[in-house]
Order: sequence, then structure tokens, then C-alpha cells
Amino acid sequence: MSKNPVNSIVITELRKSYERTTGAETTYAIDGVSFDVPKGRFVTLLGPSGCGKTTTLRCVAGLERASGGRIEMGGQMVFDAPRKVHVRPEDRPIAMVPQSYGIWPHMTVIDNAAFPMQHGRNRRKGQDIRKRAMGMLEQVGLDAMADRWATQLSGGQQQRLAFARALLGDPEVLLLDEPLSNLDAKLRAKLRQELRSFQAQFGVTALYVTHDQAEALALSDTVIVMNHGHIEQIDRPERLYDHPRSSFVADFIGSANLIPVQDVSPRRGGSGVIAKTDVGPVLCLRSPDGEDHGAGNGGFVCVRPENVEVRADTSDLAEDEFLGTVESCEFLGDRLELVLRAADVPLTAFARPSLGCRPGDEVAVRFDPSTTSYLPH
Ligand SMILES: Nc1ncnc2c1ncn2[C@@H]1O[C@H](COP(=O)(O)OP(=O)(O)OP(=O)(O)O)[C@@H](O)[C@H]1O
Repeated sequence: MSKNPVNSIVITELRKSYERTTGAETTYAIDGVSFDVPKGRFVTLLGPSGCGKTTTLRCVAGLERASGGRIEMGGQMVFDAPRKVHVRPEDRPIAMVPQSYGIWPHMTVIDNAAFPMQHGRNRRKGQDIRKRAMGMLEQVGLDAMADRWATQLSGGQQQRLAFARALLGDPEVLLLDEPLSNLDAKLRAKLRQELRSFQAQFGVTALYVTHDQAEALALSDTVIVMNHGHIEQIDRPERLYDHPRSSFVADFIGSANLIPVQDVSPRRGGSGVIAKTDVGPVLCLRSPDGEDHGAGNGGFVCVRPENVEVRADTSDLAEDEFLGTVESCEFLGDRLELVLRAADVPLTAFARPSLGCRPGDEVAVRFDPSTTSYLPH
């Protein structure tokens, strides 16, 4: 088999059923999932509870045996359903950092760190082990605690130890399953930054699982959004936010106004489409896939709250403005968060605090067409 120099993991048409059947049909926890994890990159599986993230990660680790598809890792086929190949987890070039840290409580901090060099795939000998372990503990700020029992560390320190230990096994890929979820919000944000800088510093490839979209956007080079065992979109964080391909992604990443569309037609003499909605015709210049969608029915106009423009003066409405009524208005320091209703369509808008409006007021509303997308589904 030829070594793959570009991707640490290549997953093709992976499926997993848990032998549950509904009527005659098998239910798949993941169904036809394909993606690559390029070398040295931080890739995140993101989605709501039950969408199949952990199952995908466990199949990559070899802790679950998939029902179909292939997994190639570091140029080696570690799972191939048709050929009945299933390499055991301990023989795959991975290290896993689980939610519960997986630290050995009956060992000291340094013995925990040294463990993969004594028992893992890449074993070492003698003094080198302690020296390397101490060097890594220093990097994660735990060298002064090397001889403590691992249980005497705080949650954040245990997570740093878990990360250090994983790196000391020299894995091709680091698999991380919601590793920050047991920490409080402040520590979580701090460790998130640390995790990203360690990953970049050591150049290790990371496949990360989370249901927290802020965490996924902050950490990842690429985010894979999953829903009901399928992949909805694979993209860079900024593109996911600015160019969601489906109403599911638009709604799951950040907040979005999704306005039902009756029908859509190409814009005459220019790019974009005109979507007919209850608030009136809406010009959408942004397309999720860079293509102009021609005529059609259904779907949604997607506009982020920061791209809904609101004016207090309603005396002279422009052609692309419409009237809305303020239902609630919250002052959030740097902005007002408005809930509006326009022709029975609820809309959320972020506005300048100087707008000065109250519930019951009428306002002029406009969507910035350059940031407004038409989502066909
Ligand atoms: N051992 C199992 N036996 C039967 N069904 C399972 C098993 N493990 C997972 N499932 C089902 O497979 C689907 C995907 O589960 P999975 O744990 O992969 O989701 P997830 O996206 O990681 O969710 P969460 O964020 O809640 O961990 C769910 O419907 C779940 O109920």
C-alpha cells in the first residue's frame, strides 16, 4: 500500500448500525460518511447529540467495528469492510483523549506521562523515558507536580496531563472526544487556547468531537457538521458561518433568520436571485455553493441578525425596505438585540444602542443583499 503523504486519515463511505431494526429497516448511527483529515490539521466533528460524532471517532479509533466503508490512516488501511480488514485499536497510530481524561489514578503524574513510552506502539528504553516525560510536563506546566498522585491534580491539570501523555505516544493522529466538557466555562476557554497552541506547536493531526459550536469554530482548521448520521457540510469555520449550505447548518452555527420562500427566480440583468417571501421580494446575492440557483420553489432566505438593518424613521421607505414591529429590545452593552415581527415573520436583529426603540414601535427593516443567501433546502 502506498503511503499517503497529504492525509493522516481518509474515511470512505463509513456506516455503522447498532443492530437495531425498525420494522424491516436497519437504523444507521452513521450512514455513508466520507472525509479526509489532512496532516497537521485540526479537524472537528460537530453536531447535536446523537448525530453520530462519537460513533465516527470510535470507528476511527477501532473501538467500534464499522458495518461498511474504509478507513485509511497514515497510508495504511486500518479498516476495510469488503476485505474484512480491522486493525486493533492498539495497533493503530492514534492516541485518544477522552472526556473523562483517562488518567490512571494509582500512578504519579510522571508515571502517567511515561506510560505510552513503556507500553505503547512506540516503546523506548531507560533514562530517555523520564527525560522526555519531564520535558513534556514542563511544556504543559506540570513539571513541579511530577511526583504527585494524578488524583491530586485539578480538572484542568488532569486534562493537560492527558494531552501530554497522548503526545508522548508519538501518534499520527490525536483523537479527542469532548475533552473540555467537564471543565467550568472560564477554564474551558483557557484550555481551548492551550490545546490549539500545543497542537500547532507539535504539528500533530487532531480529530476532535464536540457539540459546542463556539469551541469548534475557535479551534478548527476544518469543521465537519453532522446531522442524523450524515455530513451536512465540510468547511473552514468562516465559510460555515458566512456560507451555510443548509438551513440546518445556518441554524446550528451562530444564530440565523430563516425566512420561508414561496418561489425564487433569477435576478434580471445581474447575479443573484429574487426570493418571494411574506416580507416581500428579497434579493439574495450570496449563494451557499457559489452558484446561481435558477427558478424554484421552497427553501429559505438566510440572514444573520447582524445583517438585518433597522431604522427608526419609517416615513420614507426605500424599495428594498419593509415595516417591522419591535416585540422586544434588550440592551447588551455593545448592541441592542431586537426581536421584530414583519408580516407575521419573526426576525432577530442586532442594532446600535443609539437606535433608541421600545416594544411596540414600528421600524424600517432591510436585509443587506450581499450577506443574504437563498438556501434551496
Ligand atoms: N452502543 C450503542 N448501541 C445502540 N445504539 C447506539 C450505541 N451507541 C450509540 N448509539 C446510537 O447511535 C446514534 C449516534 O450516537 P453517537 O454517540 O455517535 O452520537 P453523538 O453525536 O456522539 O452524540 P453525543 O453528543 O450525545 O455523544 C444515537 O442514535 C445513539 O443512540
